[in-house]
Amino acid sequence: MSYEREKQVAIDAAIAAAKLCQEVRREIPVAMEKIDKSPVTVADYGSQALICKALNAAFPEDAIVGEEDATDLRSNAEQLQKVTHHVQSLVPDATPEQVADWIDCGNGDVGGRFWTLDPIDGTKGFLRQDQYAVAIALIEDNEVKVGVMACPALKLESGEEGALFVAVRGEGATMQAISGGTVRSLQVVAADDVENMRFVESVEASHGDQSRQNAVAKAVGFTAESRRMDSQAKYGIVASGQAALYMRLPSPKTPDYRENIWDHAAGAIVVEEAGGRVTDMHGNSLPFGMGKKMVNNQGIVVSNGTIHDTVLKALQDS
Ligand SMILES: Nc1ncnc2c1ncn2[C@@H]1O[C@H](COP(=O)(O)O)[C@@H](OP(=O)(O)O)[C@H]1O
Ligand SMILES: [Mg+2]
Ligand SMILES: [Mg+2]
Ligand SMILES: [Mg+2]
Repeated sequence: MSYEREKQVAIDAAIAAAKLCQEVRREIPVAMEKIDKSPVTVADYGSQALICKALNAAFPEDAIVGEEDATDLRSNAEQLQKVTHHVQSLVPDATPEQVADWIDCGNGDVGGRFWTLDPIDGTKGFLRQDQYAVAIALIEDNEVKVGVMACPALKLESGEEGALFVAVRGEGATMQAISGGTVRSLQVVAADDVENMRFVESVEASHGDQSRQNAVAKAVGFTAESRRMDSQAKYGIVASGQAALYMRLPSPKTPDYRENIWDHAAGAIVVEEAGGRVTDMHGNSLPFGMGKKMVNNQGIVVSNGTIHDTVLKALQDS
């Protein structure tokens, strides 16, 4: 089956959401706190509103599973007004009630075919003026079929800021500037490309196990320091051959943490379609259609493919 329309709707939604996020970012965003103490901003809410509105209009039958919901916003008129103000730069006649309803379109359930979205992945990076990603993925029969990832703060080779990664199952992965222009097809690091045998990991030490990640990298023969970067932009770095490995091992401080599907779905298909491999730390494939959290999986290993088994082995021994 062709996913041409799904791909185009997701691209347009991601670009609109990225515009809203960049507008908020220029004004130095402030964080609100969610029940789990993690940060959220008006841009996370605005981005989810725009994406859900677009997906729901184009594919009314499809469920949407998004990270955010509007419960807190509905009881905070001032913040809801701020979110609405930003949404209005792209949808001029949007009302606060509509904005809250669009956000809550993301409260759908995982099923046979559904969308998952992370309106801002790497909110902590966004707040630091570092990297973040707007991530949208279509899941069908447990597998990601389409993935679109906008990384508005990521520099391209040309020096321009703002990268858009797109992948469709069986059709390869591409990268282009968010502003448009040449579409480049992506290829992971080749086995003999010693210079790019680097690895990426999170900036946030609490989102992984940096000491174990570094020990494993050393064991597989990496000599360069890791590149630390927020968000699923790390998948983009592996897909575009700028690093051969991304490791995300369970933090010893949060051993019961389980990964959310929206934190990985879009990035994973981009890397796979660029020729790479994505598994949990035990080598199992990631079950994107079973639930919002991947309860039976821990740790994420993303590689160019050729080094994957060596990394899994080194992990077992570590
Ligand atoms: N203890 C933990 N271990 C692993 N990931 C965590 C975590 N606590 C939060 N996260 C996730 O880490 C994501 C950011 O990833 P990264 O560290 O690669 O930038 C967050 O996404 P959001 O920013 O969308 O909430 C959040 O879902
Ligand atoms: Mg979050
Ligand atoms: Mg996220
Ligand atoms: Mg998020």
